[in-house]
Amino acid sequence: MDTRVLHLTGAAVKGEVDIPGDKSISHRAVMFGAVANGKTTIKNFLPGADCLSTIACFSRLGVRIEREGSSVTVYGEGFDGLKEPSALLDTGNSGTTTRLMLGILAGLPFHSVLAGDESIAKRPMSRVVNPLREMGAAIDGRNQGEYTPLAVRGQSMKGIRYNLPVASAQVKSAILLAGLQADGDTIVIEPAKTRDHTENMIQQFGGTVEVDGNFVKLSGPQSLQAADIMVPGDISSAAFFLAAGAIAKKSSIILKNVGLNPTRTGIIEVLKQMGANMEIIPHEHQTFEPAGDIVISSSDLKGVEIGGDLIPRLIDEIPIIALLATQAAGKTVIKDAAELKVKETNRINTVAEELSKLGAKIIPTDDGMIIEGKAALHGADVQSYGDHRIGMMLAVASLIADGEVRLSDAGAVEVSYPQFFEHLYALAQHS
Ligand SMILES: O=C(O)C1=C[C@@H](OP(=O)(O)O)[C@@H](O)[C@H](O)C1
Ligand SMILES: C=C(OP(=O)(O)O)C(=O)O
Repeated sequence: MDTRVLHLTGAAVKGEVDIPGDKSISHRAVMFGAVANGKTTIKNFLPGADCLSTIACFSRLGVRIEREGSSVTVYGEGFDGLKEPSALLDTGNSGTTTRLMLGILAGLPFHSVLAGDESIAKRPMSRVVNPLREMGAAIDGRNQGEYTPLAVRGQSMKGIRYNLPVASAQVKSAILLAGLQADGDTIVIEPAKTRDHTENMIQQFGGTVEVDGNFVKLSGPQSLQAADIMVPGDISSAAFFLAAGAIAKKSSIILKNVGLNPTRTGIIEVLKQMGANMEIIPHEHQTFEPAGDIVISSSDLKGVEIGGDLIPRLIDEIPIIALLATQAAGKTVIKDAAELKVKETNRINTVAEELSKLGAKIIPTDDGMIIEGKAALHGADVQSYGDHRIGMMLAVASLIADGEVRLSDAGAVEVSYPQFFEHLYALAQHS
């Protein structure tokens, strides 16, 4: 396993960083391009392992896709253009690929099998399989369809009115993607607003969707037309450098081109509440997916309480928020975040265990964690457990830990931020 020895103790982070493309939007741009009619171009696509899994799956379904770095062209021929794959669709480490593809495959007239890595094999799929079955899907898998490998025998689908039991953009998106192929209305009601990139994409690809707060409705079937998509930088990737800028001494960084979709900006609200020195400069020309630059510098942070509807708006940022909290004055309480248990790892446990090895005081709870502030962190052997966000959080911790942080399975960062270490080393300056 690849271990990285990080010796960045006391480094200041300074300079500018171009935040790579948004993972959620990159996945969706390929998926929509594949089921639309015509030539879709995608700029600033994230060439992370997860999004490459999405490209590989659609190539296997017969869609012509060309990629040169972060520029991707997808030659879609509508939902009908997808062909029965002659081999397994490998979704790698990507929950988004696995779940959203189920929504697409459920209505297509052929057989396909989806499976990913060891982490994917443990992640719950019935949350998607159950509503899709209600729409008419024939999906089978381990434990009645809870776990991969999942076999899909495409069926004609009908619309559904569905109250989401968990606030999950992946479940909402899978249902909407199935709804685009189904007869009649598909309505999804969310318990709390989750990222709305799928709703935005439907409109960018010439489809129609009605959104009213937590209520989303579309009428099927719809045919989509190719689009030119510009992917903004990923705020979930930016979050690691926002934290680095706030907690490292004598630091100031500019994060360029960060996506600022309000369904994703929970981290900004938390940083403001914590008292971070931060300025947001929105780009002049905004599209469906707003973006801007963010300037952040060393900050005296204070602890916060995080829960409720804010959670889905920062769900992937909780590991790095936990690190921020270790440096804040006072206690931070994170609750209503039981979903963390079913991510790439159980992130409540991995955050608490790995940060504790560095000297943090964290109590894991059933639905979050309680973090004591002003902890003096020190070097130690830590692990990502194959979870990209845990790996990046621990690498950022090395800026303030006294001594070497030896991070094993550091390569996990490839999943969402292949240039992460390059960017970290470029910004970190030893004084
Ligand atoms: O729809 C998406 O692109 C995502 C939704 C979230 O998952 P859930 O829908 O499981 O909450 C998030 O954690 C994941 O990184 C990406
Ligand atoms: C949970 C994540 O992704 P996914 O569900 O797509 O594996 C993530 O990127 O933190």
